[in-house]
Amino acid sequence: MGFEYLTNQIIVKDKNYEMPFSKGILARSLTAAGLKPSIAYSIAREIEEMLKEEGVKVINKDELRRRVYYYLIDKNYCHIAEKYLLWRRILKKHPIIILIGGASGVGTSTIAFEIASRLGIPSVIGTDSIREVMRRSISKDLVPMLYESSYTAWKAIRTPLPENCNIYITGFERHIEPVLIGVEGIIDRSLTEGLSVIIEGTHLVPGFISEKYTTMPNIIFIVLTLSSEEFHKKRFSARARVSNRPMERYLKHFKIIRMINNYIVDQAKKNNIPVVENVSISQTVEKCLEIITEKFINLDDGNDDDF
Ligand SMILES: Nc1ncnc2c1ncn2[C@@H]1O[C@H](COP(=O)(O)OP(=O)(O)O)[C@@H](O)[C@H]1O
Ligand SMILES: O=C(O)[C@@H](COP(=O)(O)O)OP(=O)(O)O
Repeated sequence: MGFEYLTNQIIVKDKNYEMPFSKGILARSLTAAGLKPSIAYSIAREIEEMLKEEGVKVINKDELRRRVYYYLIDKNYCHIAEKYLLWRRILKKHPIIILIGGASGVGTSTIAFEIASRLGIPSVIGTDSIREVMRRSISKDLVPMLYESSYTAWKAIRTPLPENCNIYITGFERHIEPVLIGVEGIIDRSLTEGLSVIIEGTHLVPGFISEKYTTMPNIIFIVLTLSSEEFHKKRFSARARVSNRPMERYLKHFKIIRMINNYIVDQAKKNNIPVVENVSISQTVEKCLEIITEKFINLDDGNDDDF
């Protein structure tokens, strides 16, 4: 028995599933195309009302896409309509992989989830989870840095370092290397499966991920930063309010976290990876979507008949 027997809502059907029409889901994909969230939501509501007035009970996803496109054109949102369709076409035909790096607390997970929600990408993986998996497969004796945090990894260094070598950054580099093996494994798997994914976290450092990946047309790498130390500090207290991560730990190591932030930004500049200031969530997401769209526009074959 399908949803149509259980609800008076319009049912949206795809090849493999069906679900009730959601104004929220439609509004999010419209914001990804550049509409303000409030306008996106009213347009989603207008489209739902229009379909209801026409007596539509079930609509196929391609048909819905076509209806949304022409509705936007009708309302003079031609540029948004093109971008909306562009994203639907890209995501339908290509798995895309978005890597969002940045020092602890700059907001990689917050921004990754926002982008995923707007683009309809079902999977966001944090590098701290990948690190947890790697810890189960590599012994502490072999790579003690892996068992530390990014900003305490230096404590596990046992061999003498050359003079002028920054011990905190060397510790960080040794900490991220094994995690990147897991990251590359996930990228390979996503490409094989044809699934889009966003990977986020402090272990994604430009120059450390093999060029084989960073030069692929369907993989994009963005680094987030916060130039203001004051804002950065406040993020840890904001996070502590909603999670089990005590801000004291991060404030205690704040100088090293800032060093890591500056190092990641330098690496991004050296490797031509875009760096985005994460001050306001909405502006950061918009900027990232702009960078992402510019990169993936080349994947689109421009076949307008394809809804
Ligand atoms: N642009 C922003 N404006 C305000 N708060 C933010 C912003 N980005 C992230 N935050 C908040 O800052 C804290 C740290 O963000 P989080 O995404 O957990 O960082 P990371 O994953 O980089 O360690 C969270 O409480 C989050 O809600
Ligand atoms: O190692 C680190 O810098 C953070 C990374 O996580 P995010 O702060 O980036 O989420 O993990 P921790 O060991 O503090 O739990």
